[in-house]
Amino acid sequence: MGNGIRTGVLGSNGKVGKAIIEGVEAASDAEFTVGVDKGDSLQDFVDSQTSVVVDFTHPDAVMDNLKFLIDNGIHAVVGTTGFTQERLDTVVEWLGDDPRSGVLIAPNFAIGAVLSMRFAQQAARFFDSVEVVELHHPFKADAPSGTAGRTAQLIAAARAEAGLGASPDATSTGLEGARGADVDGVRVHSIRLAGLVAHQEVLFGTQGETLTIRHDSIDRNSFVPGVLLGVREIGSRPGLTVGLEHLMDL
Ligand SMILES: NC(=O)C1=CN([C@@H]2O[C@H](COP(=O)(O)OP(=O)(O)OC[C@H]3O[C@@H](n4cnc5c(N)ncnc54)[C@H](OP(=O)(O)O)[C@@H]3O)[C@@H](O)[C@H]2O)C=CC1
Ligand SMILES: O=C(O)C1=N[C@H](C(=O)O)C[C@H](O)C1
Repeated sequence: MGNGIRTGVLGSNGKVGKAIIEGVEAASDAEFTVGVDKGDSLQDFVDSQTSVVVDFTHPDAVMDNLKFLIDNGIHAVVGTTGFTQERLDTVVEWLGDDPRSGVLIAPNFAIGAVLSMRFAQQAARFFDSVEVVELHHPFKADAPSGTAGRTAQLIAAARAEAGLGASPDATSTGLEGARGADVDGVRVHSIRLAGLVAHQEVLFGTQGETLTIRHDSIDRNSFVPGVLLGVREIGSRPGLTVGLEHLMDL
């Protein structure tokens, strides 16, 4: 057994899971133990003395995975989407008052995406209007993306704190869906297009000017540095951490 952080991957045959395995194998301070995909046994993580498991599976699967990892005192770095407040509360309940595991759940592990969310949060109070457009590959399980949902929540909270009302919008008729989804009062539009990976634009507008904050993941290896940061840090952060920004001193 080597000296690196013993790291396993859930969703190991998936698009992101494969990139994470490559990243862990290339890291000098981490050691890949085992990959588990649909139909495989989670017990493999216990048998291989895995310390941290990275989960990129599916919103329908991730809660059962987390329950197993927490019950077995294994740390978790989770990129899988679908985390409502109710789900986060359940994870906190499972962790208990004296948690043995650290769990990091982040809607986006790309460093630029985390920064763009923070920039959008900072800009929000200066603009009358805001809309979020997220653009992804057509095999994505969910819409809107976890990143877009979180971005909209952060913007909505910043606008409320600044005393801003709703973005101006005189639309009264039209096809259902034409104005996108409403996330805490912020319109979010989801594009699914062959050839894309993961992209997001936040569009702000006010008198005589607009501001667009855009992030592009052009390769799934963009998620690797953030995941490795999580793998390195999560062992010293028992309990639940939501968002990579907490590990980036933002
Ligand atoms: N936070 C972030 O930075 C990012 C998050 N994501 C999120 O990660 C998730 C996965 O994305 P992606 O890799 O593109 O998806 P994929 O469908 O390519 O990969 C998911 C893999 O997980 C497998 N799987 C499904 N259920 C289980 C289970 N119970 N146990 C083990 N493995 C399982 C799937 O198997 P099968 O195909 O047979 O169902 C598949 O091999 C999504 O929720 C996505 O939104 C993606 C990119 C970045
Ligand atoms: O499914 C994806 O691909 C991605 N999912 C995450 C999300 O829903 O925000 C992160 C990134 O956008 C890629």
